[in-house]
Amino acid sequence: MFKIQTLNKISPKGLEIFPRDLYEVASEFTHPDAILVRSADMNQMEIPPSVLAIARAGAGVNNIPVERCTERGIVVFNTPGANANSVKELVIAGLLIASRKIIRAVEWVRSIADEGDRVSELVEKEKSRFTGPEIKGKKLGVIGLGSIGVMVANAAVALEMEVIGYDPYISVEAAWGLSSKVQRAETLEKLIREADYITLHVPLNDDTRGMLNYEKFRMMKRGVKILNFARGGLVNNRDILKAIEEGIVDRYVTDFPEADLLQCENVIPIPHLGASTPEAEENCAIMAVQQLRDFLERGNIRNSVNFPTCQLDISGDTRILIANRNIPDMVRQITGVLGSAHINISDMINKHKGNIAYNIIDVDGDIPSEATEQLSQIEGVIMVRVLRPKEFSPLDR
Ligand SMILES: NC(=O)C1=CN([C@@H]2O[C@H](COP(=O)(O)OP(=O)(O)OC[C@H]3O[C@@H](n4cnc5c(N)ncnc54)[C@H](O)[C@@H]3O)[C@@H](O)[C@H]2O)C=CC1
Ligand SMILES: O=C(O)C(=O)COP(=O)(O)O
Repeated sequence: MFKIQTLNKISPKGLEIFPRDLYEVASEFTHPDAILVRSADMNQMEIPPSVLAIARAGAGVNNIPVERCTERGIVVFNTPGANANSVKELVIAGLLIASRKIIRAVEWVRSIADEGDRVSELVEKEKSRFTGPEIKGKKLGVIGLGSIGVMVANAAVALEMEVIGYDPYISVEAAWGLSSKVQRAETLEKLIREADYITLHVPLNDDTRGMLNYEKFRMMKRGVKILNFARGGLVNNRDILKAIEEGIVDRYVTDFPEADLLQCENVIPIPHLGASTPEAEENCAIMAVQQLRDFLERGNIRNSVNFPTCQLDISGDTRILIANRNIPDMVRQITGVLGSAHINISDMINKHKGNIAYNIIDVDGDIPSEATEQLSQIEGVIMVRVLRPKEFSPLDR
């Protein structure tokens, strides 16, 4: 039985894909085989040695100690694009609430509940306090043109905004999906200087942490509105509060509120609702569970953030999975051990990503435990696992 530990609530639509005769799913396990997580912070967590994989039902993996996992041969998955539409829709709402004073206006209307018959009259008298501009014709700067950024950019084009995008690492697939009306910013500075609205859609990492700071705010148009549905750490809170005080930033809509932001009227805090739709929760859970099953039962890897994509149709009786450092002479040493043990390889694949390489080796017959032991002892080998895939039923059940 595989033991799957869940660190957050995961949609039952995903969990039900685990066959009951093969998997146990619970929030507490001493020796889980894999972990399913959403936003729970695992950075300080002691990850048990039994863990083979971690699946993030979502996009951002800054809550997972990815480097530490790689060193231990733990495969970390995410679910690219599975919650992108949900975030896109909230970003569009964010554009509108940053522009029209909807939230303040609603709060004010509630505050006159005791005025009885005068409510209608007061509404007409006071509504001019809450006017705000249309977004049509304004310029939106999209930083990061991945799954979410592309959808946001295209939706803004459909709303007749002018859109400028910045992403020096844009994928070919994302570029194909982007409206030809989106202008390309060669530099972040160009986007920042021109935009009336700026929306962030990049991952939080050492390169992007604090990417919007006072130096950048100083370059922006006065009255710019900033939307952050990516991660709090991308914006320097102290600097944006200063930029608001100086009238540079008019509104900051953030899905990642922190205490220091909450006293400021121009900050619109949302409790991390970007991916909180039933559709996104289901899509992410289903994708995460399918990827975990394919890895645990077959050793195949899809959508890992730290391991290469590596898939092989089953051709032998036994499947050996090996993760090793991406250094010379590994394949010779691995096949050497199998050759010496008179084990016939029926098929194999070797792929790498950065410093890590991953091998799927299908062999005829069994593999003696001494050979497995010898494989583990090759210098540079991080993980060895042996599977008998034909014992598992088809993955689509
Ligand atoms: N508010 C919420 O609930 C959610 C927030 N997110 C956040 O949004 C982020 C983006 O999500 P996706 O679009 O699905 O990810 P993605 O991986 O499809 O796109 C990220 C894009 O950022 C680009 N990028 C990376 N570094 C950059 C840099 N320095 N400057 C400009 N572009 C850069 C990449 O090339 C890529 O195209 C996630 O990493 C996560 O932090 C994602 C889903 C839900
Ligand atoms: O997918 C992401 O990166 C998100 O931020 C969504 O987080 P959540 O799964 O809603 O806790």
